[in-house]
Amino acid sequence: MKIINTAIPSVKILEPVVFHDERGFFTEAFRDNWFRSNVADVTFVQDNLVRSKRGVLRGMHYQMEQSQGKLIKVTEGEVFDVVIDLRQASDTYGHWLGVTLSAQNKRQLWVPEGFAHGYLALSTHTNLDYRCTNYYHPESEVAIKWDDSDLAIAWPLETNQKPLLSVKDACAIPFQLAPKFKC
Ligand SMILES: Cc1cn([C@H]2C[C@H](O)[C@@H](COP(=O)(O)OP(=O)(O)O[C@H]3O[C@@H](C)C(=O)[C@@H](O)[C@H]3O)O2)c(=O)[nH]c1=O
Repeated sequence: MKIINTAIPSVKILEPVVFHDERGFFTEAFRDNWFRSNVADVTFVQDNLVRSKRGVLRGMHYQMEQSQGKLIKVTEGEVFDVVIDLRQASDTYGHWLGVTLSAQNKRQLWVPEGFAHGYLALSTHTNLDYRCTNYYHPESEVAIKWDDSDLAIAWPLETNQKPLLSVKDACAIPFQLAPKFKC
């Protein structure tokens, strides 16, 4: 597995080695001991599988309690995956980062605790799966507006394209009003 650094030092792109033969391909998508030694010494406790249509935008989400580190990958289609650094003590506080994850490039994105996360589905059928370091805690969940003007996330939308949002995301709050993490 290759580690690619990003503009936010604790956020990493992982690129697995893929073995192709006449049957198809084989790849080790996750190895606990390698991940703990090379990326982050965490334990994953929940795996989520999500199907989205083209134009679905989920985000920007986080939990104030039971903050979740997330390891994200796409097994069908393509997404533009975005994180926002909400750690007030961080040099990159308030910065966002976008990465294309696809079934083709097999890239995974490691997002530690203290970030908001969201993505735009770019394919007709998109399957994304991610493992989390903490359990779902809807009571402390926060959604920041995907199109917050202070953040100005450059979503790869067509001119006049409106993303398909959940009710929760359509009512999300501005970045300025969102609770942040102290460290
Ligand atoms: C996130 C989650 C949802 N659910 C349920 C609640 C609801 O009925 C249904 C759909 O939930 P949501 O609308 O919150 O799903 P979604 O908008 O996909 O929420 C997710 O968005 C991405 C961007 C993230 O980073 C995740 O942490 C999570 O917030 O699934 C669970 O049972 N467990 C979970 O861990």
